[in-house]
Amino acid sequence: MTIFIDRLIGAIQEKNTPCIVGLDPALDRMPKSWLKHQGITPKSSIVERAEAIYQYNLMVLDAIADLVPAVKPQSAYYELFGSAGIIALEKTIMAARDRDLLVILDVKRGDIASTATAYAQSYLPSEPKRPYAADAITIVPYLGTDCLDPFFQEAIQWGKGIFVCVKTSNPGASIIQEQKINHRYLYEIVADLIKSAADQSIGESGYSGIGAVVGATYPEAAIKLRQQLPRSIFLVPGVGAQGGGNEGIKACFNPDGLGGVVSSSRAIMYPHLYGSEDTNRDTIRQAAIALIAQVQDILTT
Ligand SMILES: O=c1ccn([C@@H]2O[C@H](COP(=O)(O)O)[C@@H](O)[C@H]2O)c(=O)[nH]1
Repeated sequence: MTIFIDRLIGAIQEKNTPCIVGLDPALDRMPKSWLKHQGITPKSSIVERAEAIYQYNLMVLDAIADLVPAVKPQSAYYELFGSAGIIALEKTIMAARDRDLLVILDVKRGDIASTATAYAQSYLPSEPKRPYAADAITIVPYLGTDCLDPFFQEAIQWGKGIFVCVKTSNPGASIIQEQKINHRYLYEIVADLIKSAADQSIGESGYSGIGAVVGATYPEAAIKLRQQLPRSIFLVPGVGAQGGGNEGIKACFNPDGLGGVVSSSRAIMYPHLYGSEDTNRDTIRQAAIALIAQVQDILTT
């Protein structure tokens, strides 16, 4: 069995980019013309809306599948539609897999040990073909070590990945994550909790799938965390719509040009909201190509 981190690093090298595309399908961001074409009106049922978000994802997947190593569906956009949304998420995960894309499911789970194990088994099951099965998930760390360990154990046992929210991209994160305890930031203390599991699960690629979410919006934090967790893979959100800059992206990577995956959702999925005249398969592809070129430039200069 090739474990998640080695498949991810392999796919990054094969596609020659660490950029990934977030799948955050929101009907109110989709072009009106596209919704009309799908027959979506204010009277459409939940099932019809959920099917529309899946169809939109297919357009995005077809535009970007040969360009990037992975996609990151954000669970909230699917949960919004109840069971129909979960079916849309399952179908999206299967469609991504059919296109040889790795799937990082952004669900930000966290709970006491027994429940954490159940969450891990739900999203990272041993059977690779289960519809809801992702290759990696995001988790929140604030229930402490007995919350983190079951996720780590399940992920290591089945060759999956975990991204712990260490320094998130949002502006309000600082009020918690930059609290100082004994002269250290809370995010550094959270990173300590990851290190041992990361060090024990380094794959043939030299990296560990026990990783961290580190926003591109906080370059100074990223520099510290890169040093603290040199072998962990970082999931780097905050580019594109959130305005994270080149410095923040670069800081998440090692000198070997590896160590992170840079994720962008809205700026890729909805180019008409970010300066493009239209949103369609071609403009989505162009948006992904522009991000790939930007990141390539950052990592090679
Ligand atoms: O620190 C974090 C962790 C997760 N996210 C998620 O990533 C995407 C970002 O969307 P953009 O459109 O690229 O801004 C979204 O699903 C967030 O929930 C994050 O932004 N920051």
